[in-house]
Amino acid sequence: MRKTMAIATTPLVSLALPEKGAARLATQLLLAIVGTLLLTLSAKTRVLLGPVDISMQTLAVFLISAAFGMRLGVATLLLYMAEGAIGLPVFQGTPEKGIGIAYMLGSTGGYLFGFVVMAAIVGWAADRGWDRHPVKLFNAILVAEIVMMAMGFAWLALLIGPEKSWQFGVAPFIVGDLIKVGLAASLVPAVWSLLKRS
Ligand SMILES: O=C(O)CCCC[C@@H]1SC[C@@H]2NC(=O)N[C@@H]21
Repeated sequence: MRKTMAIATTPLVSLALPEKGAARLATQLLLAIVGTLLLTLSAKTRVLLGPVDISMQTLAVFLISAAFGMRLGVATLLLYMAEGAIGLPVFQGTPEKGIGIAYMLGSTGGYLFGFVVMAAIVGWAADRGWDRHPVKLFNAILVAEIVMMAMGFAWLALLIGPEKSWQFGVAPFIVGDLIKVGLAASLVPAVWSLLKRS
């Protein structure tokens, strides 16, 4: 019965969560920690370009927030930001380009804060069942990506000007990030389809 209700109204993670109490909280904490490890791994899976590199972080944020929903998705991203703020080398260019708050206010700061907003938008959509439908999920992730890129662009533009910000902070990522949007929008509904069949 619980499994049926979860499939009808809640994100993927609810299938693995105890219904209430300390066990639920402990499982959520564990998932958030695992989420930050995945985000770190995705940040280090990168192609060096310049002030901003290609990495798998956007795909990781899409998948985590679509699977976790808004509350746990945003909590995971905030934990990731807190880990970075205290100096752990969890971001793309840490520790070689700096650490902690100083790094977070550097060239990639806008994207980092954008990830939190992105998780809120994708998680919100997953909480409404959009994660079962590739087109609906694609639209939600695309909006989230555009908002995050706008934040990344705006912050970088303050540091190096709008032209260079577009040249180094947006243009090189358009195709790759669109592929990641499509990948996440296909993968999560595919998992739901498999679960419904089993
Ligand atoms: O310092 C960080 O850890 C954040 C890096 C942000 C990289 C941005 S996210 C959007 C765009 N797509 C990529 O693959 N890289 C940039």
